[in-house]
Amino acid sequence: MSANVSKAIGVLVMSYGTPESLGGVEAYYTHIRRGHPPTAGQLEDLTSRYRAIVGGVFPLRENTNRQVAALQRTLDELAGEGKFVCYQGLKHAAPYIEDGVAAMAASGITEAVGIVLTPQYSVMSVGGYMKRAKDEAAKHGIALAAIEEYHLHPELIDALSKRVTEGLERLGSDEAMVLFSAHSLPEKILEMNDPYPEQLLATSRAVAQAAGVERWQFTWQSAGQTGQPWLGPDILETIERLSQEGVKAMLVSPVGFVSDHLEVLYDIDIEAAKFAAERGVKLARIRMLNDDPQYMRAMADSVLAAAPERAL
Ligand SMILES: CC1=C(CCC(=O)O)c2cc3nc(cc4[nH]c(cc5[nH]c(cc1n2)c(C)c5CCC(=O)O)c(CCC(=O)O)c4C)C(CCC(=O)O)=C3C
Ligand SMILES: [Fe+2]
Repeated sequence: MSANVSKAIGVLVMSYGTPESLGGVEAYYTHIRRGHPPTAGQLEDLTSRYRAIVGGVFPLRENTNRQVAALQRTLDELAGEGKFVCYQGLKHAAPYIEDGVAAMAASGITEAVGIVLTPQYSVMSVGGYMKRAKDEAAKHGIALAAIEEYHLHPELIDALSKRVTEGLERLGSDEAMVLFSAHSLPEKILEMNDPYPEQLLATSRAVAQAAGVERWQFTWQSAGQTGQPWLGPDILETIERLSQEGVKAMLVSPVGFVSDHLEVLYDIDIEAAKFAAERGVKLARIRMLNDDPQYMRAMADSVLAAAPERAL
């Protein structure tokens, strides 16, 4: 690698990861389950959900690649070319978080910033990504600054609020209920005073206010089946209850996710949409951020704020 790169600040952009192919679902699922292979039934269930959303490339892989490339361009524009170099690091697929850090080290990078492609902090989500990144960085003598959250960044809120406004126009109902949603987590995070639920509510409140929305609720989605209780109410329960109260139109606004992927394209667009249709409810979803320029500016700005002085 060139000497230029070694003077640059590394940006480790972390995301959940997705399989490479349908044949790779088992290895991916085994990694999520910390090395325990899924049963045949669990594997078939997950594979069939991916089959329903995948047309060739797995959408999350494409979207993460685009986001990393777009963040690189945005940092080049804001800070000048060559100041920051982005690397990808995934939680459950290659290139793993450790691979991204090792690639930085191989380029001679000694200072880095870590950011995750989700705006709110939980010890079980962002905390887990950052622990792995920091452990690996320490092995290579890289100083890594962690961006723990950016859930109230004005560019993020503005980008989401425009999507809510556009989604409501598409629904064409004056009485629509906006359902902000995010991935559920095991209830035990509450005992740890985890900021995740509060940060999700804060994002939702800010977006509702910016979009001038009064009718909104927050609900969880995509809970796992682990035997232990997960945070609720689940989105299907929420749709059921609201439909009984006479709500006929709902706009799902997933604010804990930033990409089109399984939890959006299957859990909302297929599962929740069918559930709503069966109850005579018109359901729409906001467009996801993906590589939206305002989202990129929110992240680039967070990177600049966390970067060492010499970068600025
Ligand atoms: C908080 C959170 C986020 C948001 C923050 C972030 O983005 O990090 C998130 C995102 C995602 N979760 C994803 C996929 C999966 N998550 C699973 C399982 C789990 N998720 C959990 C939490 C989260 N997950 C947890 C606590 C589990 C239980 C197992 C464990 O303790 O780890 C399972 C197993 C089967 C199932 O339960 O369905 C799958 C397939 C994909 C990729 C989709 C694609 O490939 O398109 C994405 C973006
Ligand atoms: Fe997940």
